[in-house]
Amino acid sequence: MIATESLSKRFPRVTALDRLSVDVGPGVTGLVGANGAGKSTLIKILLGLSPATEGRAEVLGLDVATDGAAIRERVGYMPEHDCLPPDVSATEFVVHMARMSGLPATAARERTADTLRHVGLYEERYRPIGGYSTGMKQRVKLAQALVHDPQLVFLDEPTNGLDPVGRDEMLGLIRRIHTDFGISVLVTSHLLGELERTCDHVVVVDGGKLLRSSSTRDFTQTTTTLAIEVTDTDEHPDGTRAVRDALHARGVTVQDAGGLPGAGHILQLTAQGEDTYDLVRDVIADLGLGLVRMEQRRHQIAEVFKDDADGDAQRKEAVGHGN
Ligand SMILES: Nc1ncnc2c1ncn2[C@@H]1O[C@H](COP(=O)(O)OP(=O)(O)OP(=O)(O)O)[C@@H](O)[C@H]1O
Repeated sequence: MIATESLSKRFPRVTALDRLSVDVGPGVTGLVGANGAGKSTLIKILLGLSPATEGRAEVLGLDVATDGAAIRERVGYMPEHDCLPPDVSATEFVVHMARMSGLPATAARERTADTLRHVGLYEERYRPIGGYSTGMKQRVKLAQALVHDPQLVFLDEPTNGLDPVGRDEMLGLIRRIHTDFGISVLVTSHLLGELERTCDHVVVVDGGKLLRSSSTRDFTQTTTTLAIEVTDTDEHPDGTRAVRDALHARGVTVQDAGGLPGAGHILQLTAQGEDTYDLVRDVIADLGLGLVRMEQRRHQIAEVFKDDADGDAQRKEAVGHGN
């Protein structure tokens, strides 16, 4: 779908992309990086809207340097920033974008109705966009990216400004773009955890450089770490602590799952085979506590990213010490 080779973009004061070589196949791919990592710059180059300083890139087999118009015919784009006219309705705006993409009037109206329904805009679609919530505006931006039935869409920070429920809904919509319509997706985010659930593949960029590109499954392989969560009781108002103490007494080292959601109630330990499961079960039963969950932990993308970043920092430090 996308291939870049030593792609660089230098502005007078900053290198936004630094010899980036990456291949992206069909499916849903996350492009992850902190603000300023170079994600939007990459998308603009891939759409043929901004020339690279060095290197080359292809989208759907087309060269971004020479075939920009052909790429934009086949690729939808949802920009990061608010770019919607406030005084027209979603229907008027999306029909206009469909017509701009070359659809005849009737097809443009039909596709607009279908697409707005798909993104979850119903009666509101006849009201001026200026009165919409952030979530509704994001849906209009998504609809205009899909209306001409592209093969691929670039979604730049589609969850920006949304509350947790709005984020979940948007991530669900993104997943369905691929499963329902077979359209491949490149979606950017600065939140790694978000893309874990949505993407088949994740590309991590940092300071314009490629940090990692691999399937989500590779990022989130199961570990030998067990995560345990228990209830509290009147006798043991801090059930987590009671289990930790009881396991310690049996010579098992337990860690708190610092940094994870709800971490205060989760214990982690390294499984040494089936015996560990039995021991944990017995300890919890003896204490009379309820077991909420006991599961093998998977790596989270954020941890892999952190490991890579730590490794990078250590490498930099090592280089620094060597000098
Ligand atoms: N037109 C421009 N002129 C000068 N510098 C630019 C320009 N566009 C981007 N940059 C710089 O290039 C770097 C990468 O920006 P880019 O917008 O691609 O990052 P990003 O990963 O998309 O982050 P964000 O989500 O904050 O937009 C930043 O340091 C940015 O300030």
